[in-house]
Amino acid sequence: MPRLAIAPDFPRELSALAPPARREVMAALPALLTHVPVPEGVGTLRMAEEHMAVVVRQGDVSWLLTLLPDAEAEAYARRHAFSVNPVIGVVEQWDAEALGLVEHALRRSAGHARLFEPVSDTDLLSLGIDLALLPIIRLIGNEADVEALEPLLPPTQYLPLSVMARGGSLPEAWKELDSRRTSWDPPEPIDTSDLYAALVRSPDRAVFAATDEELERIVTAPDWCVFLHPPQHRLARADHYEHPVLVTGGAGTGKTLIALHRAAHLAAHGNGPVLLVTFTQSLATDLSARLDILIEDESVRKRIDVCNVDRLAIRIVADVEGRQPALVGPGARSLTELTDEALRLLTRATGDLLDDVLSFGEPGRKPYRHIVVDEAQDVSPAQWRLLRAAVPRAPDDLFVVGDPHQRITDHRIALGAVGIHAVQHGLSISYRLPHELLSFGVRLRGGGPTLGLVKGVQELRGFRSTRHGERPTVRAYDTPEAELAGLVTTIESWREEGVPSAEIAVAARTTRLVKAAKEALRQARQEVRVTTLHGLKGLEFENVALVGITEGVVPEPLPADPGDRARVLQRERGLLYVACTRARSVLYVSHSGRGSPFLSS
Ligand SMILES: Nc1ncnc2c1ncn2[C@@H]1O[C@H](COP(=O)(O)OP(=O)(O)OP(=O)(O)O)[C@@H](O)[C@H]1O
Repeated sequence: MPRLAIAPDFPRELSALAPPARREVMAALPALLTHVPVPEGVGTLRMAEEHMAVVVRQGDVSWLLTLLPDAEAEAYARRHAFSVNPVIGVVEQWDAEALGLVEHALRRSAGHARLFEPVSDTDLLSLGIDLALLPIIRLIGNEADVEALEPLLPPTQYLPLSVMARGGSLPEAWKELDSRRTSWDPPEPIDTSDLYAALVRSPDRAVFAATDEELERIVTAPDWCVFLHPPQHRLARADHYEHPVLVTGGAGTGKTLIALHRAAHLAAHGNGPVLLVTFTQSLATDLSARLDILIEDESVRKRIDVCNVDRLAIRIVADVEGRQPALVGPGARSLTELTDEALRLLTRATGDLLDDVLSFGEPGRKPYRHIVVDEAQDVSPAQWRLLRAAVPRAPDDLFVVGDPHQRITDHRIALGAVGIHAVQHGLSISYRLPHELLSFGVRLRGGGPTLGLVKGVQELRGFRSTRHGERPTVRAYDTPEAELAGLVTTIESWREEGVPSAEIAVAARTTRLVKAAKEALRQARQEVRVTTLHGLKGLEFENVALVGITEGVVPEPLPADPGDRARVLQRERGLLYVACTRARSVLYVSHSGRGSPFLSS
């Protein structure tokens, strides 16, 4: 039986085909589970009248790389080279023809300094550099050459080189490479001729299908459901963790995605009910919808509750008291009181309490066996105590993701202080933000340290992007009216360029400004989401417009007390950073009169 693997480009190209060609490909796919009629090596395979798959075959292993019109497929198969990284064993692919042209250009600049001259071949090879790429790497003159090669090199070839180009040491470069390993196991000897093992180690490049159902799932589900980057795979699919886990990383590094996959993994392979908890109920609704897409098996999906911590507290109290606690009117309790009450109930819980909630979950009577927390930086100390009490102290109890730089509340907490002794793991690559938006956001946030979630501070250092895009636009207007007119023109131009309205968000700091922007857009018949900066938390869009980023509005007026002042400044800076990092492609920021001081920092 062939072992069939699919690369992410294949479903991407398939979904872009016209329906008749798509149907033809879908009909042809299942036969490949039993027979893949291509010779050894890189070749093409007809899938529809005018489309061919590019396939790499080694023995009984076939890897469907992409799906292209005939001529392009032939050219793709001719141009690309493949190998296995000798240090971490992942599969690598590059456009040998394009690299050949670059090599030619670099050769013409012969006589210039060569950046990696002081590094021996042995050292370069110890970083997994492919022998075939060594000649071009020897020609590199400076850091800019390395950056220019990024789109052409496999990430596992580029990453260690970029560390050294920036002055990093050999061990630092090796560490960067090692961070791309898929497994926690100690490094194993790599057989570079074993394509199957390499594909298994490359969950972002290949996923195997053994049945029709698996095949259909791979080619039809959104790619975030199927293809995980190695660090995401390592964190989300680990068999089990002895201690609580804390995953931190900047905006768009995939924390939420990891939380979703971890919750799904625990529901399928864990020891009891799972809670996925986040900051607001609207984010919880979003997570719940994404879990519905991620998990096909209804009985597995049912093992996961999704809510925010306030809702959890309300549910626990309601279960014991037999009715919903009042939040307004006579006898009303605040959310803080309800959180404390829920904690009290959980810590004195006995078998006859919370029967339907508490009756499962071993060891001990706890509502949940596993809790996954998203947006952890904004959870309050009382809420952490509640979460700690809602799950037994056992392996895989708490899996927490967050970013202290995106904190928009005043809570400052080290998890150890509430009895959560977490092992921290960092993520450094933003998959959402192009380089230009990421550096704008980091500059605006101030890359300096902030209090982390474990003891000590956390820095934004080493946070990077893998692609380039447009620089953000910052526009100054004389009056608020002119600013609103500018907003309308901007949104109209985005819509004319074909950006779907669901992929556009407009936000402002105050509800008054939100209302004004809504009204201006309504009059122009532009139906896009308009919300507060807070309302953007955790979301993402193709294009984002922030209006009223004006002195006196952002930050909000500061209190007189120096301590309070510093706290508000931090919080407001975090808020603007969150808002600016929601765009995948285009960010537009405007103000009337003087701009927010954060914009010039
Ligand atoms: N393996 C992947 N496959 C497809 N898309 C991915 C993958 N990993 C990350 N992304 C994309 O990167 C973007 C950021 O992911 P996610 O929202 O999980 O990041 P985050 O760290 O939670 O962001 P933030 O903290 O800014 O809210 C999303 O669009 C997500 O789909």
